[in-house]
Amino acid sequence: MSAKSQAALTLSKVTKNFGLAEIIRSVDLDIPAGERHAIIGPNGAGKSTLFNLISGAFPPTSGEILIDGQSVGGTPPYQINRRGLSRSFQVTNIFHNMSVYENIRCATLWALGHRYVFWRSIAGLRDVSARSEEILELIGLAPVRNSPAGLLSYADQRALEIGVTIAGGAKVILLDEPTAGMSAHETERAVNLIRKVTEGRTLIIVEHDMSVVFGLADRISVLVYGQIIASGPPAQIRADKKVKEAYLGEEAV
Ligand SMILES: Nc1ncnc2c1ncn2[C@@H]1O[C@H](COP(=O)(O)OP(=O)(O)OP(=O)(O)O)[C@@H](O)[C@H]1O
Repeated sequence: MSAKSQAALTLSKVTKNFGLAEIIRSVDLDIPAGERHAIIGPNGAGKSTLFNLISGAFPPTSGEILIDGQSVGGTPPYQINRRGLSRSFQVTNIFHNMSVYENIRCATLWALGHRYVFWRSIAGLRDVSARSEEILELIGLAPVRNSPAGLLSYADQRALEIGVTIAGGAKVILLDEPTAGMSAHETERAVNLIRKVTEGRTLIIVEHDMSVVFGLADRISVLVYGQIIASGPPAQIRADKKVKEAYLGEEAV
């Protein structure tokens, strides 16, 4: 590794306005490859907007977003996905009438599809099948592979969603509130799954559950009114006076 390894994701003076409202205000963020990074902040701070900017759903008003050192400003989401960034959504984004296996296979086909001309490539189809099986095992849904996704429990649907998100082998994974609406037991299972599937990748997670954030993240950034007021390892964020005042509250930390 070089002395200064390149960030997997860089935001440089990123701003987003909706009309006259400045929602994201000059955000700078450097996330090294392999880091698990959480973005926290009060309701309406701009976390989802930041995700939408990173994944290409909205173009920034100004500033620059780089994946692996290459600018992706104004690039549509599917091309950002091809550059190795994949995101999940707050609401599950799976095909309910398709089986668990078909959901994973579909995501894998999309991801690997650009490397092969499928109808001519046996090797391509073998790759897709092998990769789909691997993901199914990894997310622990092999026993329910033939069930329609719509019949799974909510927690299993979220696990499937994570499987779909990582199916393409993206190096940067964005997860938007992956444990929202889960019981304590389901949350623990989800955290273990996230830890496992993001091993060796870069994770950026937006999450309200502080046990998830502090248990999972190598570093945390705190967004308040569209600005990052603190960024650092969990212990540093826990001790940060500004963070306590602005967001977490004395008892929460
Ligand atoms: N497309 C849009 N047009 C106009 N305003 C928007 C749009 N999207 C978000 N906003 C505004 O931007 C602000 C930040 O919203 P955002 O959803 O990014 O916050 P958040 O931190 O994700 O909140 P939460 O924790 O409640 O999900 C809010 O005031 C919201 O009303």
